[in-house]
Amino acid sequence: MAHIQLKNISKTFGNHTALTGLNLDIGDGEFFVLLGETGAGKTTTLRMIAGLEKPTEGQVFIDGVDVANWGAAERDVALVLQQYSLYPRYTVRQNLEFPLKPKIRRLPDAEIKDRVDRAARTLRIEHLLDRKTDRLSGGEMQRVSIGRAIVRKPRVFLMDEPLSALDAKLREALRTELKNLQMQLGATFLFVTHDQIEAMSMGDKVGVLNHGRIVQTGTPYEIYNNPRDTYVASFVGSPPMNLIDGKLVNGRAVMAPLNFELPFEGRAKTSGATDGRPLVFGIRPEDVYLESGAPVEARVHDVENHGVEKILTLRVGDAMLRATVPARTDVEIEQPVRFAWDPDKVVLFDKGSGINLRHAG
Ligand SMILES: Nc1ncnc2c1ncn2[C@@H]1O[C@H](COP(=O)(O)OP(=O)(O)OP(=O)(O)O)[C@@H](O)[C@H]1O
Repeated sequence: MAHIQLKNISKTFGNHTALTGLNLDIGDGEFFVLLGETGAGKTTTLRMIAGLEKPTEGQVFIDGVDVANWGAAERDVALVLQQYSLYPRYTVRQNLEFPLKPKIRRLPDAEIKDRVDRAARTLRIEHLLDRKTDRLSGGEMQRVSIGRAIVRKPRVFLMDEPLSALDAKLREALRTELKNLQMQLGATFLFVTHDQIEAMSMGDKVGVLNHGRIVQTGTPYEIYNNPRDTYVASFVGSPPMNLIDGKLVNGRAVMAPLNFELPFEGRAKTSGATDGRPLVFGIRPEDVYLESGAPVEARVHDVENHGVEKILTLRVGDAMLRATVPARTDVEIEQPVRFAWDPDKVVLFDKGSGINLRHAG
């Protein structure tokens, strides 16, 4: 187990900046998910912790020790990748044994057998131990890759999109299994993904990375309910948060096209109540509901049936917003409906910077 800290890390490749002023604190035994779109800098961050890449600036600490001069082998971390790094002509057992048979410091045979058997039991691949790895399914191969990490008993597991090559159903099953595995091992996991559902369902903590900067770190609950800016608000959540322009008028946040207003007081960290200040209202689709006596009328622009619920796109003048409603809601396209939302759930952002006003005035 290990506590990982990244302090003020920057990384440039030639004249391209991949990471800027990155700070991360990953607690001992925590399941931390780094979430970001393609090119955000997730793999670069992992490789820096693994010792495969040197930061241009800043420091990496493992258990309080600056590991700048430690090679990858000394760091005692295991990396699991999206591509299964298995030896195809060998059996599963041989693949699991390899990491335990380095030329120097080879473990005793009995210890190797014990570790391999335990890992196979944990991952439920005992029945595959004698099979060649080129005759496994994708899910089985990924289990073996994870097994190759487990047998080493590393201090840290670094996982780079290990589930993205699998089909949706298997991905869902392995999400739960990985989470259980982490709890069982009590190990520190840093899991990288571009999939917000994966991040929210697995992480004790989630760090959102955008263009090489950490935008927000928090529990999935904090990230979802109190996004730091409009980027996080629209990246996390499916469908994403509705973002609608408004402005400050006489101490009230006013959304003109939807004829809605709220007192500004108490919704921002500092008052900053300059009249006319442009704002963005954020409302989660599940906080919007249809109600016959509600003040605003809209047309149903689109209906998506998702089984347990429907996602409606509502049109009011030029503004569109999404509403997640129970599946039994009987509506048709172009039907007029009236809707409302829970004012307590509204999040206000500064239009210029995109920052949530609860985080910064
Ligand atoms: N060795 C390298 N040389 C030059 N540029 C690089 C190198 N490695 C990464 N980059 C660039 O740094 C940025 C971050 O890359 P990185 O692979 O860390 O992103 P990522 O978030 O893991 O993306 P993906 O989800 O697509 O794997 C990208 O713009 C990438 O092109």
